[in-house]
Amino acid sequence: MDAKGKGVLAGRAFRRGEYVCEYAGELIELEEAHRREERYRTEATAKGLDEMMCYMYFLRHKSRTYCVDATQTGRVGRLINHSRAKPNLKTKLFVLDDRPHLGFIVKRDIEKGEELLYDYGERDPATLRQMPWLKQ
Ligand SMILES: C[S@@+](CC[C@H](N)C(=O)[O-])C[C@H]1O[C@@H](n2cnc3c(N)ncnc32)[C@H](O)[C@@H]1O
Repeated sequence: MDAKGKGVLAGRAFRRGEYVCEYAGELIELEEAHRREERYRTEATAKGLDEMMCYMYFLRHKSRTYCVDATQTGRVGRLINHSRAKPNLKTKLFVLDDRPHLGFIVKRDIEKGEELLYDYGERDPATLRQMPWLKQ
């Protein structure tokens, strides 16, 4: 899928409000997430890669920050790409057994074959300068 790498296409039509899938991974505390980010960065550098390939989603739950680390999973949610201008999914926090989970909900009707996209929500100017694709 061109410069974006892998992505996810809708295997069928979806209606607004439908649940699509979970951003599934391991729920970890912020401190552990920072340790892993460092490790993933070191591993990428050792392999001569410009960008580390890790799949981490940070979320707030009960006044604490957590991370869903999907790096070591093969689950599809982690492969959904970003669009700020035309997202067709939005994330929703679900709490099951007192543990937060991230689900993707259809924001507008989706046709079969359309790429699934959601807004990664990054607004920090320095990050946007570094990764201009987050502005689109
Ligand atoms: C959660 S992953 C999505 C799956 C990823 N495309 C892959 O091949 O594994 C996020 C990464 O995908 C790429 N990406 C996602 N959306 C993009 C976009 N709209 N334009 C360019 N790259 C994008 C960036 O490299 C980003 O760090």
